[in-house]
Amino acid sequence: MLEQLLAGSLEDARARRETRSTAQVEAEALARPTALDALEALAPADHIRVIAEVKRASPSRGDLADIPEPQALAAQYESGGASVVSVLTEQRRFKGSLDDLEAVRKAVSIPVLRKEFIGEEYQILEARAAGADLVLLIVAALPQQTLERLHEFTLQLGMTPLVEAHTADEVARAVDLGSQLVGVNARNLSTFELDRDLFGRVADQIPAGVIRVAESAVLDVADVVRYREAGADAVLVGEALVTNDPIATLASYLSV
Ligand SMILES: O=C(O)c1ccccc1NCC(=O)[C@H](O)[C@H](O)COP(=O)(O)O
Repeated sequence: MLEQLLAGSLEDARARRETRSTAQVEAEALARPTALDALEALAPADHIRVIAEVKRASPSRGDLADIPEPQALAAQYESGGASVVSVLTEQRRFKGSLDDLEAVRKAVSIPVLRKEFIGEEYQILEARAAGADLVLLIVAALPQQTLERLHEFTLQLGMTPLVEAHTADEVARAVDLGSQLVGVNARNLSTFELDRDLFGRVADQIPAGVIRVAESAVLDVADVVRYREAGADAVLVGEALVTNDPIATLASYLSV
């Protein structure tokens, strides 16, 4: 499944490149104001940080919410205290787009993450050109050399890579990379199975000073408490925020 998702995202990127060349997107990316400092926004605090996701649908859960105005939802996330907004731009299974990302960028002043299956530089340039401050790099989807190359490319653009792992070995690869922002996804992206205890088992592998993000499987405040007690600096939450009142839900998380 992860291979299929990456292949689909790359195919869509290649189709867009037919009408928007790399040089053109690069020029737009470089013309953008400097990216916002995501590491500062997610720095450890006396409450857990929240990366709030704009997520219409997913392969594991089908349709979640229509979200006709992603910018309005993102503005609610910001006023509710989220530290970063994540925008799923994958179009085939998540029903997202770069237009969503651009609309969100215009509506909020906190950092914005492009959540996509990224395998080449063009997609990172697109992210910056649309105003993203962070991109997701999934360890399981990339050979280490490619991961290193894309990590470096992201940093050169002044952006922050969120390096996502799902096993102890993948966490080790993220740490080897020198990543300052490591996400541990409870969801196996190939089988969709959720391993709620994974974060607690691998958190100690992430060195002090590196920001630890627990991703997926937050359905209520008890899940946030569990991640916090296991050492998470931040949680990345999609479904629970798009299917409930985002402001009240965020308030309950931020009390942890
Ligand atoms: O959400 C899925 O079904 C999914 C399937 C395959 C690859 C990625 C997938 N989701 C991306 C994410 O990592 C989540 O959107 C994110 O962590 C938020 O998860 P949740 O709070 O459980 O919606």
